[in-house]
Amino acid sequence: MCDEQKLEHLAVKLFEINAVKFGEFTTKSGIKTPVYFDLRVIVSYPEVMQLISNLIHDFALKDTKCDHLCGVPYTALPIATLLSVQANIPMLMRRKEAKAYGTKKMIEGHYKAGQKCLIIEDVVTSGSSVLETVKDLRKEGLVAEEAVIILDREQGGRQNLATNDVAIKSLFTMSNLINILVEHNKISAQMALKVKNYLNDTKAPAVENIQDRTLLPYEKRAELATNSIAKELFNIMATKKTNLCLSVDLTTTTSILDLLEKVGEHVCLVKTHIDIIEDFSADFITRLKSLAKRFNFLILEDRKYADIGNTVSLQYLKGLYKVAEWADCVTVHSLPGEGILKALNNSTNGVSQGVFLLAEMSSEGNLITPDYTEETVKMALKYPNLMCGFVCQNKSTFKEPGLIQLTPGVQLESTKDGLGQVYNTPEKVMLEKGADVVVVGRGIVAAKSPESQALVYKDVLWKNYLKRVSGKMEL
Ligand SMILES: O=c1ccn([C@@H]2O[C@H](COP(=O)(O)O)[C@@H](O)[C@H]2O)c(=O)[nH]1
Repeated sequence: MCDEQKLEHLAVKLFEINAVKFGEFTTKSGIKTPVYFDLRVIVSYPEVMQLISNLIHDFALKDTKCDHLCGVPYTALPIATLLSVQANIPMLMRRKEAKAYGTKKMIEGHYKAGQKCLIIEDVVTSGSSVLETVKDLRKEGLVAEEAVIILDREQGGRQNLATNDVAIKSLFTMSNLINILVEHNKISAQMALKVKNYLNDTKAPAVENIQDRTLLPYEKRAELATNSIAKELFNIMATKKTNLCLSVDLTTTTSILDLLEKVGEHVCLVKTHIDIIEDFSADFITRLKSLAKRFNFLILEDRKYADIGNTVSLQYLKGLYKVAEWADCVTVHSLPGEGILKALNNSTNGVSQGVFLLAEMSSEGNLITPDYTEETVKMALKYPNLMCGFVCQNKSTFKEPGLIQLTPGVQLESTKDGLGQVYNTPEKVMLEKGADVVVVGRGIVAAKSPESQALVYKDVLWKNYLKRVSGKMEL
């Protein structure tokens, strides 16, 4: 039998075993329907299971490269199992509920972040069941962008999934299943018309958009980072349980070093403006690096380079400060064009270094436009080994989970500073604006007790990070 005949045979079989029924039904999404697909019955018909598995194998797996298969629980599980054995592709199992004890993990099986998982599902109406599985797979850092479905009810699921970057292939659409059943005299032309009218009139509701890097925990994002400094920073955050970056905007070396002695344990990143220091010396750098090692934080020089590539390369490598010798990462404007990134990419001398590109600024009236931000992100994505992430203010600025959103302009109250700086609260930047690492300067540096204030910021930021990754946000 050719594939088309096999499909027709399957359609008829599904009708005969009552897996496709006609009458008055209500779907999981609450929609009334004259046709209902109940694939749970196929476990009683091994030859039908085999037929489905063969068809999916030939139709979808031939030109799909994936590391794992995952059936949407429960109906698609036996099909996914058969396919896994037939195609020799390891399977993953998604739990419906997390275990009450132990790891609480939702995905069972052996996998690594970054691996590709193909989803198998029986029927798609709104796409919400596939999406629940996609969400849990993506939380583990797995790439879940394709699903194979037995029947697409053509009620909006395909579109809902596409908006979440999931493409589906289906053995049948409802229309072609109905046509086959009419041709084989299984249903009347009148019933077929009723179903077609119903399909035209009834669309499933839109589903939530889960394309959200901020739902992934930092340790998973570390595995997805392509720049080694970003990877290290994600891991430091996960281990130290802090995403606080202290901006040490002080002008003497002793004030900076004294402050870091007190707050080093609470921060993941220390941000410097090296050119505001009045008594800069090589010894300061030695002591700064030693604190970074002792307290396990990284150093970001917020130089905001903005010249032609050749000049930036010299500014980075040479001069009084020799930034390349001590800063783990630097900030860079995209304004001069790609040459600035090419220059920095060639200036690292094999040492791990990273760049945060300014895609947005916190200051009132800044001249950055949405187009500039979009082009900045496009430019950055060409340099995956160099890019740590973006200095930006919004979750929608970029979606890559391996990159870091560094957000300045944060204080405990939403205020302004009189010179254009605009502050948002820790809750707002973490839960609404998508910050990963949060920069606080004067909120800590100018406090009566910077040490206790750093702890306050660290705790409120971490509490909100946990809230967003656990999915329990009350927005
Ligand atoms: O858009 C930007 C980019 C960088 N910064 C820098 O962050 C700190 C913020 O200090 P506060 O005292 O917390 O205002 C400062 O070093 C800026 O140069 C920014 O504020 N906005």
